[in-house]
Amino acid sequence: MGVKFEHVTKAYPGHKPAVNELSLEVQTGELLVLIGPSGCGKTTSLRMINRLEEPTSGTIYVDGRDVCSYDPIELRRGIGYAIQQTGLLPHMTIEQNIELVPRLLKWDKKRRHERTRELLSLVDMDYDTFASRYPRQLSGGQQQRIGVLRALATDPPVILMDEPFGALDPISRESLQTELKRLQSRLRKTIVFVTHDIDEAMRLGDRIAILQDGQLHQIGTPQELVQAPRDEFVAKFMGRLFNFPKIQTSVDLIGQFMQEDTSHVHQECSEHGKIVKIDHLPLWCWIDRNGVLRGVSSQPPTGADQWDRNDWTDPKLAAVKDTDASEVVLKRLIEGEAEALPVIGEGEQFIGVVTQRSALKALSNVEMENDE
Ligand SMILES: Nc1ncnc2c1ncn2[C@@H]1O[C@H](COP(=O)(O)OP(=O)(O)OP(=O)(O)O)[C@@H](O)[C@H]1O
Repeated sequence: MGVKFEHVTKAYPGHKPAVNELSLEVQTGELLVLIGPSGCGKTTSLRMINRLEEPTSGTIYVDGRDVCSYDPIELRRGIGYAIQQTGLLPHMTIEQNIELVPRLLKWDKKRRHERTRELLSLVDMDYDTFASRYPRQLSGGQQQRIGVLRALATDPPVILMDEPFGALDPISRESLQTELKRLQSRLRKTIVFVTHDIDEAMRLGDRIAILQDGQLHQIGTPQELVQAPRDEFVAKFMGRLFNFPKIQTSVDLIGQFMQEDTSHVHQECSEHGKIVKIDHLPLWCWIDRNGVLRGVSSQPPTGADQWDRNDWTDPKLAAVKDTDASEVVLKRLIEGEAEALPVIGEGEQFIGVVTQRSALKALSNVEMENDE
């Protein structure tokens, strides 16, 4: 169930086109982020998919079929829609809000109830605690979760999300992004996600489409956009990484983007030490009783003997040293060797991790030599 735009234009009378000859394809099971400056046509593009807006010309296909050939109400029932304002109805309980579309589809009570329970458990919200509350009795982050669950309620194959986490503080925002990523790795929906925030785009997008003045400026995976921005406009969006190889970074940059203490213990043993899982990342580190990093893995260690050396990558290959030149570390991260690398200090002691995200963030704050 993919989505395809073919030469789509939306022009409001008396204005220059909000969307101009847009052609792009969202693959089935892909999360595509639309990003670009305010007014570039992101929301309008999204709202044309479920016919909240009609194109002036061109065609949009959902599952290979022109959206204009669907009855709009029927079309919208098959497409989840989550927005920043959540759209939760204040006089309805959380359960009633989640059940809105299932009710319209005339699901019986038992099926609706089971689905609501299942959905709440997906985001670790206890049914008995939350189902009977009203939206105002939830935090902003919890309300956003319900907004997303409502979009998932009838298990639609396509979901549209318009800055669903836009109003949240950075911490709730990050935890919802992590949750969405986790859900998406299981559910593999076709998602079109609008955001202003490049960090969010990098984190969530399988691909990112950058719009400017209603037109598609560049589309690609986060890595492609970082490595080969079409021009400075794209480079700016990607954290000012234009001409990346020529960047002269300060020697202690690694100190700026290394994260410490973001792990929790996965397993401990008096003889071998401990295995820690780095939070929010597919990264497990084996640290011995003296604090020395012994092994690195991108899979959760399982099996009878988790301390078997063969199951681990040697830190010489899969870690960086705190004395390594920061350009080298950045290059390894940005070229996609790994989403994160452990950092070892003197005596091969584990001291933290560097991540793609933290590297990009640090870089976007660095004054570049060739910036004039
Ligand atoms: N109903 C309307 N009548 C006239 N112009 C409109 C209408 N709706 C949107 N526009 C214009 O179309 C352009 C694109 O708007 P749109 O909301 O799609 O942009 P956006 O990229 O989502 O912006 P933002 O990031 O600020 O939400 C803007 O210039 C906007 O002013």
